Amino acid sequence: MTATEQAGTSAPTPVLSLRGVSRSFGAARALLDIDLDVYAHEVVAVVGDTGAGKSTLVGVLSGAQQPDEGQVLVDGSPVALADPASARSLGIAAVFQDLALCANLDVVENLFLGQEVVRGSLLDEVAMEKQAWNLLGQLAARVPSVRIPVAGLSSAQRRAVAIARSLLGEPRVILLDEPTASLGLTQVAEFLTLVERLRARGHAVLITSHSLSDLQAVADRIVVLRLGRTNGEFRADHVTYEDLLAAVTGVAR
Ligand SMILES: Nc1ncnc2c1ncn2[C@@H]1O[C@H](COP(=O)(O)OP(=O)(O)OP(=O)(O)O)[C@@H](O)[C@H]1O
Repeated sequence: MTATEQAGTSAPTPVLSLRGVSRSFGAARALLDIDLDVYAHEVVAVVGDTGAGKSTLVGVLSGAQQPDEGQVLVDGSPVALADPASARSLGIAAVFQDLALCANLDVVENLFLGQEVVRGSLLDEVAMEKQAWNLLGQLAARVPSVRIPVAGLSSAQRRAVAIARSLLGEPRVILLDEPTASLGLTQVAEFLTLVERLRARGHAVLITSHSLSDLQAVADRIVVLRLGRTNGEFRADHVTYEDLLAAVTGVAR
């Protein structure tokens, strides 16, 4: 039971929050006084131009980077994300642009690398294959076989494998950094279906993107970063492309 439920109120507690987070690199202010909330069953898109602070934000939320000021909260309580392992242990998984897959290994080997299922002293290949198909099926991801090297898969299929791998630890929050950057139009559509599946599974999903239009179809909320600051927060079904563009570029409408 969360603290909020114990207090007898019905307002949900965000799974993941930032309060007053700042992070600089020398004179470059990558993030400045950022507040952010992400709830279960919600997709939040963080959009912004080059250098807006999106990667730094994912770095802080995933434990890869530490804020200079401010707090990260999980279920409303401050946490220290000293490294990615601490973030993962708190239920925060991140999938970065490079996907970190081994091209020569097959789908099952990539999914279970370092977390193989064993039976006695042997790998339980049948159980791993079954779980691989199950996870990919839950994401509506179509791959010809789970026994082909990931080098033979499309960009969208490889991304689905990387996301499926992140689900093995049953994370509550999934961070996707620029997931649509290398995808064609059809593949973006497949990816959006996958994100809908993540939301339906109850995950809190945060996606960063340069593209204003890709994520509007699937996001519940859109947060705009500009020069390290929050420059607008919108309900995706209420905002126009022009309003988003104005917030991204800082040009008044
Ligand atoms: N390791 C670093 N060293 C120095 N400056 C950095 C570093 N990482 C980020 N920055 C600076 O912080 C600011 C925010 O960068 P960040 O990469 O977070 O933005 P972004 O929105 O992800 O941009 P892009 O879309 O180009 O990846 C930029 O001014 C960038 O130059």
